[in-house]
Amino acid sequence: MTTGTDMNKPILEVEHLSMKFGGLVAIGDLSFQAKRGEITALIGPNGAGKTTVFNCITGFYKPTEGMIRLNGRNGNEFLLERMPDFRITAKAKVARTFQNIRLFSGMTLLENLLVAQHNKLMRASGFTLLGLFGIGGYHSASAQSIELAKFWLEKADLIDRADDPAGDLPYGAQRRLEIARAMCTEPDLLCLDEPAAGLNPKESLALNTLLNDIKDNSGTSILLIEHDMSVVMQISDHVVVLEYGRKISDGNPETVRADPKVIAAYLGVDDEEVETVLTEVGDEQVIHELDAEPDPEHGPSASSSLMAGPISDTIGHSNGHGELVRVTPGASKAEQVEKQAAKAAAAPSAAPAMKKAPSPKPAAKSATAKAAPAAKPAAPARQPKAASVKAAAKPSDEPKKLSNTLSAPRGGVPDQLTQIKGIGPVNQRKLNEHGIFHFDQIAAWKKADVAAAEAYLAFDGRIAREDWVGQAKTLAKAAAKAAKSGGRK
Ligand SMILES: Nc1ncnc2c1ncn2[C@@H]1O[C@H](COP(=O)(O)OP(=O)(O)OP(=O)(O)O)[C@@H](O)[C@H]1O
Repeated sequence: MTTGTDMNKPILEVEHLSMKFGGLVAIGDLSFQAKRGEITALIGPNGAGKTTVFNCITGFYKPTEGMIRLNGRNGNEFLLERMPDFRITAKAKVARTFQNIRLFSGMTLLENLLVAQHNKLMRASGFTLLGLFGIGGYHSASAQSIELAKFWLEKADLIDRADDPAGDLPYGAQRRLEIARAMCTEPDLLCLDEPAAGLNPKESLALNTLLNDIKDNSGTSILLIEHDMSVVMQISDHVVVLEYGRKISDGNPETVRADPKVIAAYLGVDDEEVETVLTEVGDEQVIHELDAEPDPEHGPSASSSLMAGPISDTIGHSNGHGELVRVTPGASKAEQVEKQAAKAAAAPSAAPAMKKAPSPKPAAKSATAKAAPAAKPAAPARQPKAASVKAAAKPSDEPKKLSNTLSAPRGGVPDQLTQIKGIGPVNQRKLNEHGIFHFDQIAAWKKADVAAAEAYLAFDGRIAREDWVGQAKTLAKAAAKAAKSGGRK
């Protein structure tokens, strides 16, 4: 630890951070900074590595490579990657909340906030029984802790419920209580993992108010992971976008939301997220960017990712050659695959040319207005494209068909495929439409099946990277075991 007094230094500096899990590179050579006194948002599609970054910052994971420097409020400098997690909280003053609420639900709100100050109180007691009985500064520390707890209960608009059990609070209020509890540790950096998840619009608004208050009045800087784009765009000063563990964009919300790389990354996920991005943050400027000719400045660039191909990348297609995929007008992943399949179908070696399905307007193009959410443009536009990929790819030699489809789920009950990390409800529906209903079907996929599914879902390399097959094997085993023990009873 060194000391200095430069308050202009960023609160957090992440340099060349990499985190590998066996062969999987969850974060590859990531560098970014979070400025003091600002709200920095870390966004990206599912599996992009956001939580892993948080886990590295808060000491839950030790990064494989790289440096994480926290420049504390009082001039202290900490290299977090070298510190155990409890010291990161106590010394470096980094607090965090989790995706899943972790309150002491049987304790009152006030008690939850006092427990958070346990370290301070124990120090004041001198770690002795006498201290607890009032010798030394315990009493005044205890009174201060109660005052601090009350202060944050007020800020979180929860003071009226101070004596109620935390478990009795509505969901949105529990989220604010978690943040209040974290603030009772008087952190320099507050890391929030999806604080708006599951909140209704009113609760979202209350959360925004609390976070802005923290930013403006407490001196605590905030780093948050968030999927709710409206929250991100409303309260963030700075947004860092990850895709497959690498940074694809970094800047203020306006810059990031107009960055075609960001749009493309979200287009590669699923229809719901595309729709969210295009309707909540999309505007004429975004549409214009996507309509423009490829721009070498904003378009695809070479990536140093250890894990994922850059957005401009070579992907295999039917004749075995790679072809450069560019972020061009309406270039969703689905559209890229469709174009390649159409090309393959038109090649002279192909069987009698299949009629290409009428190409619908690019999803991004049809999602023109914030004010027209009822149009739900992205989903219907993408659906026929995926179908046309299937149809157009048929005549080629490349196996584009899943080998183990079913016409209906066995026993009429499909498995909940969303248990596989990386499969959301939209992709579950698409898989079901394609005859995949059970974990054991995915567990049995060979390379060709994975390629076919990736083409169908327009997920370039993601199924392998997220190891859906491995995850499905584990889930299939558990399901078989459960069925067996159920049968024995
Ligand atoms: N402990 C772990 N062991 C193995 N792989 C892991 C581990 N933690 C994360 N991963 C993998 O690292 C990648 C990034 O995961 P991470 O949870 O950080 O993504 P994320 O962006 O937070 O996703 P989400 O938005 O779904 O929470 C994923 O492929 C995930 O499966």
